Amino acid sequence: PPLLPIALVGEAILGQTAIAVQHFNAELAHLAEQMSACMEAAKGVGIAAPQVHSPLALFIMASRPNERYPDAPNMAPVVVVNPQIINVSSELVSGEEGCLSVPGQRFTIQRHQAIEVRYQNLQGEWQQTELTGFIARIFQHEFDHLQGITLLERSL
Ligand SMILES: O=C(CSC(=O)[C@H](Cc1ccccc1)CC(F)(F)F)c1ccccc1
Ligand SMILES: [Zn+2]
Repeated sequence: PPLLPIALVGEAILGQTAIAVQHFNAELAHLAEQMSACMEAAKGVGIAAPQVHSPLALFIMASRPNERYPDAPNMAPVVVVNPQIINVSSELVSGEEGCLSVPGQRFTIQRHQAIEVRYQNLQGEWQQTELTGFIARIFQHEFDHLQGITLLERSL
């Protein structure tokens, strides 16, 4: 099956607040699968539903060592639904980020070093956990997408 087209910065969907997911059904699981395929094909470490023109509060985050973050953990893709950021560390760290919606560009972005988050999985079960470092960075990047915020608004 073809990959979903990726919205580019400037498209309206990327500036909108995402809609809470209500129905944890096969359709949602299928969307998550398609998003994962897009992320893998683009060699990304995350992707948010608005980036594939879906207005839902859903993203995928993964992690693997890469030239910018050689000590990043290897993490299987995690589907994050209806995320909340409950607490943030006062410590901020600057780091390089890219975005599939801003192809070929890199930005230096400040993020919280650690965050406490809560989200649902594809079965609707609530998870709560603390994230740090590169994974916390990815979560904050994708969470921004669900608030209609892209790197261009955050770039130092
Ligand atoms: O794999 C990428 C490509 S950009 C990427 O994966 C975005 C996620 C991301 C990359 C780097 C930091 C935070 C989030 C994907 C997006 F735009 F859909 F969210 C990468 C870029 C810079 C540093 C490490 C990795
Ligand atoms: Zn992005």
